[in-house]
Amino acid sequence: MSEELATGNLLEVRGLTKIFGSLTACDHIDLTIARGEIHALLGENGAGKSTLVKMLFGSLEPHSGEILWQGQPVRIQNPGVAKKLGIGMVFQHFSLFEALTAAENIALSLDDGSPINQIAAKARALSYSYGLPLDPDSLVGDLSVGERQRIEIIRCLLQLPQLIILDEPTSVLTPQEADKLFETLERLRAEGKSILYISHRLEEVKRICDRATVLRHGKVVGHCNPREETASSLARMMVGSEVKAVVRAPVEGIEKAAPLLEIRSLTRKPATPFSIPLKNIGLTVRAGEVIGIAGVAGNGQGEFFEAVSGEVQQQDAASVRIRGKDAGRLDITGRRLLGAAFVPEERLGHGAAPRMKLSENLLLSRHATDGKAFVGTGGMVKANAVYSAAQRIIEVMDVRKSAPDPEAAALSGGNLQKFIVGRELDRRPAVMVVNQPTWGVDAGAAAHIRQALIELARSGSAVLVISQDLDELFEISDAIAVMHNGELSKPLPIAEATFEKIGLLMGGAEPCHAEHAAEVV
Ligand SMILES: Nc1ncnc2c1ncn2[C@@H]1O[C@H](COP(=O)(O)OP(=O)(O)OP(=O)(O)O)[C@@H](O)[C@H]1O
Repeated sequence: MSEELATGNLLEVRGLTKIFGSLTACDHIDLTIARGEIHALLGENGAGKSTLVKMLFGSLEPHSGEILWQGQPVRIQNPGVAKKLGIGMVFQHFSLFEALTAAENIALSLDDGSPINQIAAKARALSYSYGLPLDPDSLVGDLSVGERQRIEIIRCLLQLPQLIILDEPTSVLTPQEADKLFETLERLRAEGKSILYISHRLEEVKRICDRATVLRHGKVVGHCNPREETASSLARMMVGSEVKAVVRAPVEGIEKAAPLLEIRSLTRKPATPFSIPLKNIGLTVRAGEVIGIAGVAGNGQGEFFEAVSGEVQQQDAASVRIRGKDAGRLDITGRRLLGAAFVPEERLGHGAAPRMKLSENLLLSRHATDGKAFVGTGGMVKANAVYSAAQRIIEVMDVRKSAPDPEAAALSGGNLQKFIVGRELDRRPAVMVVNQPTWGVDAGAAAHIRQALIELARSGSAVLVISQDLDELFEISDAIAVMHNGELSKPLPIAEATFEKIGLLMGGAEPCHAEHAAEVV
């Protein structure tokens, strides 16, 4: 009898180890995945989850250890070998060409010479049959992160894998999109496929996963049935201690506080046929408060962030005002110089240059605002000052890494996010605008970032958070506005907001139908 028949395991990993420099990212990992199970891989940021699955997918070579596929030892030297075996993967950071269509991107990875229209038709049919509708002719550059992920998932499914590895698939999805994905995963499980599922969202792990393996500092520290655990017992297993709850004291008399960020009649024509026009957006964020913006992905949040941050400038200078000054025509540096800080949704490539060290990334984003601290006479960079500032951020945000000043790309996703948010918080900006602050961040670090944003506001700054995570928005916001189809509702004070009201606005209900969305601010 083959070992697979004897054990029922599709995949078995024995003593798998990966070393980066002085860091053992995966330390003698043992793991089994049965056919037809959804197996969660849990662990705090930097625990070694991505490293482990990259070895299973052939993107990283193990230092030592053994992988058995259907009972047979295998060497997975590259992703091509993994795909041939029947292992598919959807990465945390997407690998799509923005200037190509969804179908062209899929064709590149299938590499089987099929005509593009045939691939497009297949992708469309598969996407609809799995409840993840996709327009294969759309340009990737025009799509939201959630829509891009859908391409990755369909591309993976087209290769008919037996094992599908999903690295934090829901961190960029709306609750509705996530529900759809869960239905898809349950269907795949019913078809006998196995899924290795990495997520920091413990409620969803409890909901869909059959078993879980927990990693800490590169080692397996436990296995469990997530359904028999609570979200906090899972978090404790991952982090090794209790996760602190976020505290948000109510603010008093906010209407008298200084308006630090004002957005007036902000209108933007669609830059491409696929982007969302912004329609007459008005919003005031005052000193001391956190305003949250909820919304289904692709309703203009990206376009709004670009317009507010200065990545795209407006004709009307008064459409964005920062600390009382017209900023609509200023670029991102001009707006930073007025005291604003911005954290974009995408951390690699946008929030940080992957091949630059953390200290270089710090200099890149803050050389203008912190010129005195970081640049000396004659334009000489004060390397020591930049290095110590980077180290300070690393320490405050508890960024885990394998070298003192690594390249951004060498950090785990969550740790890079902690660094980017920390880099902006460190300036104590008067206005902070963050798009998806805790995407891919573990429970402990997410609580840390959320608390830091609240404290920044309470110390007198205006904080605007765009997030698809409604729990997060309810935890940190003093008021929540909803972006739908390029329009922004009036912010609803948190005392009056409910999931139902916000959900209705997200679905496009008129504010008066979503229960008098309140005359506030
Ligand atoms: N290419 C690399 N070079 C050097 N160190 C690396 C590299 N890739 C990962 N590491 C380090 O290995 C450790 C494990 O990282 P990994 O990405 O596997 O963590 P993770 O559990 O997936 O975290 P997250 O939840 O944040 O995605 C981290 O300390 C990271 O800095």
